[in-house]
Amino acid sequence: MKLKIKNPATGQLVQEVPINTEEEIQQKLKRGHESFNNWFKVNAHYRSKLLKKWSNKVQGAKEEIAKTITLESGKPIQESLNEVDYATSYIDWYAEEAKRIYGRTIPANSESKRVIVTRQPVGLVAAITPWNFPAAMMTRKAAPALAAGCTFIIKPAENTPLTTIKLVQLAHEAGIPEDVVQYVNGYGNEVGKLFTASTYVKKITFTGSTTVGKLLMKDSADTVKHISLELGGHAPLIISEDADIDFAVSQTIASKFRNAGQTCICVNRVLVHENIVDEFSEKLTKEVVKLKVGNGLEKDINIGPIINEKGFDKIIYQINDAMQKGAEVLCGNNYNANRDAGCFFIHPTVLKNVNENMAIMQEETFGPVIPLTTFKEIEEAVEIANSTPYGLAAYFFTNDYRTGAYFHENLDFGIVSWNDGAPSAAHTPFGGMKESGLGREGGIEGIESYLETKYLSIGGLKK
Ligand SMILES: NC(=O)c1ccc[n+]([C@@H]2O[C@H](COP(=O)([O-])OP(=O)(O)OC[C@H]3O[C@@H](n4cnc5c(N)ncnc54)[C@H](O)[C@@H]3O)[C@@H](O)[C@H]2O)c1
Ligand SMILES: N[C@@H](CC=O)C(=O)O
Repeated sequence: MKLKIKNPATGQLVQEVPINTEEEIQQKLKRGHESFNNWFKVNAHYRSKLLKKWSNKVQGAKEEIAKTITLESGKPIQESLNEVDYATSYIDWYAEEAKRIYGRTIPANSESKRVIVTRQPVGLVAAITPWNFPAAMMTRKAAPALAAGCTFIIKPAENTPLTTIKLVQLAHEAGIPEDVVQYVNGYGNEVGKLFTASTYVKKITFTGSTTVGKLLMKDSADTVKHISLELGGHAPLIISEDADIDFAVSQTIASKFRNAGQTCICVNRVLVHENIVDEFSEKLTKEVVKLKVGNGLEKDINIGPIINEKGFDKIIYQINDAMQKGAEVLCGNNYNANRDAGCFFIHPTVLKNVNENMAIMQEETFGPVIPLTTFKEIEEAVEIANSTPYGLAAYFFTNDYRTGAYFHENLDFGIVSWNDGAPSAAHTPFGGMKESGLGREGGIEGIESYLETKYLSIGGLKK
């Protein structure tokens, strides 16, 4: 049995990849578990050096990896090149953090005792990643795991395994042992069950939909695994009356149309103060219509295809639902769908007069659509922003420090971005509140969940 990897822009077959049998997966899990005993004893400086070599190899293969990302995910080639840099930045960051896993001593409550706290890697980590950032979501998990001294096994998304296969191959070429970093290919539900049931796996780290994240959390309960979840989002972007409108327009576009809107932190709802909505929507539409839609390997394309039919149908449903309930189309709402070939393109769309009863204001869109709604008071904007089960990223634009402080303190989101449409970076803690996830990836926080805390109590010492 094989996975057929197709280019979502053309429908052409890129490559076939064998699906691992259950027996092969169990063997790999066993090897990952057994190699842990050697890997975690390797000194942190050496692990750091191997990560740096891996980083160099990834940069050396930058063009090839970027082309693979575009071929299997459809994103424009410049975005794929950016993703390779972004993916490398996680390896670089955790190559350094490997050397900074500190313990501590605690003053004892007796003269004959000493108390020491150390950190140890959790063991074999199993990762499941999505198709939208096949390189960065892999390294954001693998780099801290390996830096901490964990061994690592990954199941990439069924439609984008080629990037992961290349990254794992480069890790081996860099000198990271084959059983320390491994991949398996197969269907999510089948491999997920093997990962969660395995007593060799000590931690599950997942990026993907909230539905699957909840399932993995339930299935991990029987063996009480550590778990990190980076799940769906429904990011609000709020523009106050005093904001710099031109800047807010450029940042809205930067956030919304990254990967054709198929990014977990893409803006999903734009809330504009009622006194500036006409100026903002006019300026926004003028810029949005300039964006070029097409095959990401062609020159100057800004927006590639939608990943698959299910994603396409959901976006079209949300646009139609909004229009039926009174939304006005300012631009877009054109699409090309070739269902036989599996190719789906949606032209960037701006909708005005959107309200809370429309599906687009409640559900993640994962597509190039901007719904605009208005507010009068900042309290009302916060109430709308917080009104979904999601809490990943929120954006606001204001030049008033009091308004900024209010938004910062009252928005229930793990990532709050003030006058900034691009907050993701390896040195920062990325992750969501509420049903958007558990734990943080990146920054000093990103290595924490790969470590156990061990407390040593020494008694019977001379007073
Ligand atoms: N918070 C973040 O950092 C982040 C990043 C990227 C994507 N996402 C979210 O991911 C979603 C889009 O990605 P998707 O459609 O590929 O999500 P998805 O949950 O369908 O798939 C993600 C991964 O999970 C696997 N999977 C599917 N069913 C499974 C099961 N029953 N058990 C175990 N694994 C299973 C898939 O094979 C894939 O590898 C969006 O909701 C998006 O917001 C979140
Ligand atoms: N790659 C995104 C995450 C979700 O899609 C990011 O890190 O910004």
